[in-house]
Amino acid sequence: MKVTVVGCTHAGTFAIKQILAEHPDAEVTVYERNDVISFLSCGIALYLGGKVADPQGLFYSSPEELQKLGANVQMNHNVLAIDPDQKTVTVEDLTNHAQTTESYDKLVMTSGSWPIVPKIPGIDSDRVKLCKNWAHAQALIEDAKEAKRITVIGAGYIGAELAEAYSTTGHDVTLIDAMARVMPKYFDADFTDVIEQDYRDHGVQLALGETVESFTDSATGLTIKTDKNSYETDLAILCIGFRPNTDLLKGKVDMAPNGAIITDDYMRSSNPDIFAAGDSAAVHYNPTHQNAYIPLATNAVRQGILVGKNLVKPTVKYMGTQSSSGLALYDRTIVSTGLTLAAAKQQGLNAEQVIVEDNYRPEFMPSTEPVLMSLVFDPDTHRILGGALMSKYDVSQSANTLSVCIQNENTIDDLAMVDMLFQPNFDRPFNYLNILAQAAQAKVAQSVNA
Ligand SMILES: Cc1cc2nc3c(=O)[nH]c(=O)nc-3n(C[C@H](O)[C@H](O)[C@H](O)COP(=O)(O)OP(=O)(O)OC[C@H]3O[C@@H](n4cnc5c(N)ncnc54)[C@H](O)[C@@H]3O)c2cc1C
Ligand SMILES: NC(=O)C1=CN([C@@H]2O[C@H](COP(=O)(O)OP(=O)(O)OC[C@H]3O[C@@H](n4cnc5c(N)ncnc54)[C@H](O)[C@@H]3O)[C@@H](O)[C@H]2O)C=CC1
Repeated sequence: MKVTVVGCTHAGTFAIKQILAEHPDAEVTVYERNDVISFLSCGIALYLGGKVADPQGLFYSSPEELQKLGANVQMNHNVLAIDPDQKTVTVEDLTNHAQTTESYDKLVMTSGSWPIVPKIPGIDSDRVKLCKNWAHAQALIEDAKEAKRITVIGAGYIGAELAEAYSTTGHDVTLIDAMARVMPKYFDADFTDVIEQDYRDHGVQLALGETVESFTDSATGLTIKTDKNSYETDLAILCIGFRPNTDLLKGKVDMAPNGAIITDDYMRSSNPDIFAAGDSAAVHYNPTHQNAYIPLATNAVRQGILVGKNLVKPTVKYMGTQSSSGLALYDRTIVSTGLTLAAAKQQGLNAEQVIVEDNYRPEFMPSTEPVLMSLVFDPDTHRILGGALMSKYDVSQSANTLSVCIQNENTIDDLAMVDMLFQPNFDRPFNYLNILAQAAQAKVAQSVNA
């Protein structure tokens, strides 16, 4: 069986390892246009912020490792075309521009995503950068040495982390977003109000509710014009979301409107010999029971493994995702899973929310910290739809607990009473997640009695 893999970051690396573990006789060839594999982009902001001593630690595999496992690893090879009828790929060796066409029995599309680059005048300026891969990270490290003023465009997860990192390395940072709040997709205003104040306290200039209209190079830097203001900067970094890198299969397999490949529960596209995983694919989003585009490494590694398990026959189903995610900004842990209230309403779901702040452990302890928590739930079925937590205490694993609740379709009543450990070092007789769900129960009871 000849297996061709297109792209080798997270989904590709995990797919190849699993394919070779399950099918040691498979002839696996992987084409990767870059010269590295398995780069953890999630470490870029930490690297730029000076928190990663050795950037080689940001790689967890190598072409040599995959080769030793039995893969034919073709680095610096760009797949130019895929012919699903002939079952061939046409590939260019980027070192000498030689082109070849090779056949496959199964194709694994792990070609990932690329940052969205809108057609804005001046966007081709050398001073406008992207932040996606190892080459970008290296360029940004060098550019930041020359730049004093850095403007981050997009206050989503990447922008939020970059703005924080550069505000701690002596740069003057401006953070622009078209929406009125930072990280509007992920957190409610109760959370983002606090985060925005943290940015201001660290000298970050927030330009929210502003849309970039042009970039103009000047002798002294770059002028960014928005619909409301103008900003002088040395470097601009564009991070306004990803789009799937799937043009090679356009019109050849079913895709979502943004180009994400639709797969079944076994990672098969509408063509049974073509599999997709990671940022090139749509995910099953459990809170809505719909397909969605949620480009996260968490999804990429799980889907990659499933390609290996299901390559020959459907064996293990994809569990779907809650889009659980989080970040650390300044001294706060900020995590979320599932839907925000606004997102639930946008999806037409019947949803309510409670927001509770409580200390994570008793006040008689030498120290404690408040935890800001939100829980989104269906007031009729009581099903949990989403939640978020923010604290100077490490609450990251509580988002994972909520994620399991959503995965298992648990209700606020389950979470209110589920067994959780108690010891004053860690929490109260009821854990703060129990208390959050009890507040949700109280809100439902109040509206029934009203
Ligand atoms: C700055 C940053 C921080 C992030 N932080 C997190 C985080 O904390 N947690 C999290 O879960 N996710 C995070 N993500 C998202 C995560 O990195 C992606 O979801 C993940 O990289 C997806 O992996 P993938 O293998 O599907 O796709 P990609 O990483 O996009 O890799 C696709 C690969 O395919 C190759 N390729 C594409 N087309 C071709 C072709 N035609 N021929 C040959 N090769 C090709 C590309 O060169 C690339 O190596 C972050 C992303 C960024 C940029
Ligand atoms: N900790 C984590 O889990 C991390 C995850 N990621 C993932 O990587 C992916 C890409 O991240 P981001 O690029 O930050 O995308 P994002 O989708 O998280 O945020 C994009 C932001 O750009 C804004 N925006 C969109 N168009 C704009 C425009 N024209 N002008 C100004 N602002 C505009 C949006 O309002 C949004 O706030 C995300 O899906 C995210 O999940 C990235 C970093 C960290």
